[in-house]
Amino acid sequence: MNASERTILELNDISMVFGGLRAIDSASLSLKEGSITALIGPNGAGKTTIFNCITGVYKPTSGTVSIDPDGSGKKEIQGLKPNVINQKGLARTFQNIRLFSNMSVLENVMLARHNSLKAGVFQSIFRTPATRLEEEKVIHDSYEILRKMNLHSFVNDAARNLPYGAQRRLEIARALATEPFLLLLDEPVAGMNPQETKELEESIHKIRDGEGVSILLIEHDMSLVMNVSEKIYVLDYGRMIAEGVPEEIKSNPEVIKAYLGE
Ligand SMILES: Nc1ncnc2c1ncn2[C@@H]1O[C@H](COP(=O)(O)OP(=O)(O)OP(=O)(O)O)[C@@H](O)[C@H]1O
Repeated sequence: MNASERTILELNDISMVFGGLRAIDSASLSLKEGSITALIGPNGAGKTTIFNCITGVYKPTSGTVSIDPDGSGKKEIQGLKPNVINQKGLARTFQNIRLFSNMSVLENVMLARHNSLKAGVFQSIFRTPATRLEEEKVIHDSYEILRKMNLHSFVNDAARNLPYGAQRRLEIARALATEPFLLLLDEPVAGMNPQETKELEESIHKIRDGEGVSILLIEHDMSLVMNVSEKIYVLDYGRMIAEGVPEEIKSNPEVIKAYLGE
C-alpha cells in the first residue's frame, strides 16, 4: 500500500522550552496516510521530545498537534493525557525496553489489548457471558498479533527470557494491540545485531503494507532509515533543517554539516 495524499498528523510550529533550554524551536511536520517517515538528527537534537509532544508526555510550550485519522477533519490533541491520545489511535515504543518482564509474551499483549475492552467493572467481577466472549476474543486477537510479529513460538515464555530482538518486537506487538492508525517507534533497532535489524525492517514493512498502519520512526541506523523511509525529516538543535525523500536528504549540505559537525 502506498501513501495517500491525506494528512493524518500535523505538527504546526511546535516549541518546547525546559527552563532556559529551547529543546524544540518552531518545528513543523506532516504525515500522509499509509506512509513510513523517519525523524533523524544528531544526539540531543530533540527527536524524543517531539515524540513526547505528540504522545502527550509533554504539552508543547506553543504550537499545535493535529490528527485526522479518518478524513473527518483535523482535531487538535496537544496537552491531552497519554492514555487519551493512545485511545485516539497513536501508539508508541520507547528507547528503553518497557515490558512486564515476568509475564508471558501472550499476557504482555493481552494486557495492552485489554485497553480496548468494552466490559465495565461489574461485568469483569461477575464474569458475564459477554465478558467471557470478550476475553476469548482478546486471546485470539493477541495470538494473531504475535503471529504477525513472528513471535508465535514464544507465546508462553516469560518476556525476560526472549532474545533482545524479539523483546523489541514484543514492544511493537503491544503497541499494535491498541489498534493504532499511527505507530511511533523510538530507535527500534538500537542495540540489535544485523540479523535482528533485518527482521525488524521486514516487520516495519509488514505492519504498513499488511495492517495499513502509518509509521513515524526515530533512528540513528542510517541504512535502515534509507531502506524503509519514503520521507525523512531532519532535526538539529530543535529546528527542522530539512525534509525530503532519502536521496535529497543524503545530499543536503545542511544535513551533512549537522552530522559532521557533531
Ligand atoms: N524533561 C526535560 N528537562 C530538561 N531538558 C530536557 C528534558 N527532556 C529533554 N531535554 C533536553 O532537550 C534536548 C533534546 O533532547 P531529546 O532527548 O529530545 O533529543 P534526541 O534527539 O532524542 O536525542 P538522542 O538521539 O540522543 O536520543 C536535550 O538537550 C535534552 O537534554
